[in-house]
Amino acid sequence: MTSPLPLSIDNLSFNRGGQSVLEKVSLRIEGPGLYGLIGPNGGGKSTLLNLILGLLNPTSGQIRVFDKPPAKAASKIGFVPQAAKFDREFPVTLKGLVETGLLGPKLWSRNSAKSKQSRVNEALKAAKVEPLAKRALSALSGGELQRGLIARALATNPEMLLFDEPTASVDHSHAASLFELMCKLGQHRPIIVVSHDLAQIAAHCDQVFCMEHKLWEAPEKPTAASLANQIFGGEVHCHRKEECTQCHS
Ligand SMILES: Nc1ncnc2c1ncn2[C@@H]1O[C@H](COP(=O)(O)OP(=O)(O)OP(=O)(O)O)[C@@H](O)[C@H]1O
Repeated sequence: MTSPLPLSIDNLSFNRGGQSVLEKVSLRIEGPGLYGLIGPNGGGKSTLLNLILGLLNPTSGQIRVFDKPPAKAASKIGFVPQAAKFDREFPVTLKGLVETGLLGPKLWSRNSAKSKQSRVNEALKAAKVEPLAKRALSALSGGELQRGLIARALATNPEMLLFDEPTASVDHSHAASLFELMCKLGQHRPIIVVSHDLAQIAAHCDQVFCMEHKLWEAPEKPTAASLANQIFGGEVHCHRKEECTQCHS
């Protein structure tokens, strides 16, 4: 028996308030790897993640996740939100945060307390935040919290992972190490990462998709400049202060 496709999207359209957000999107993810999803602000990337998670319903077309409707496959997907959007004042330790990853009713009842603890410890180790387990969230850097959120998603041992802008609040060296971690995790399961970090996307992804209401695939072996050219129609360009129209108006 062949194993079900992790993700199959056919002719998916999504309208919101009479406006077309996604138009006839088709996409197939056939196995493990790191898949980049890039595009301009408002292009529909987060909307697509929400549709894959079953939090929104398509206006037309079809999504299958491991050959099931998204809502029925939710326990197979791990979602990693942006650390920058997470309330760091929430009074809990990093380990407590990771434990919340197991709170789904089915997962909670299916596992003994011992196996839950070993899942949490393995997830902390895989995301390389074991030494920070007892730290309060308020005492973590943005990069450390982002790894904690990865550990939380890993606690359920998901068959697919979705990341929403994981490097939005981290410096270049942390961004590189987060992408390296995603590459490693992507050896065992498909990972879809939404990101505006075109340099990291070009350096690490097996396949890149560009989303601006419609979806198209970037050519193989893209560079940050070729991706910027594709989505914004211009080269990546470092402005000099003398070129700022506001400074010299
Ligand atoms: N809850 C909402 N209610 C109304 N409109 C929304 C809502 N969420 C998103 N939109 C609109 O849907 C469109 C697509 O938004 P989406 O967040 O999917 O884009 P995105 O590509 O993820 O953008 P960004 O890169 O800025 O995060 C935008 O026009 C946005 O304003």
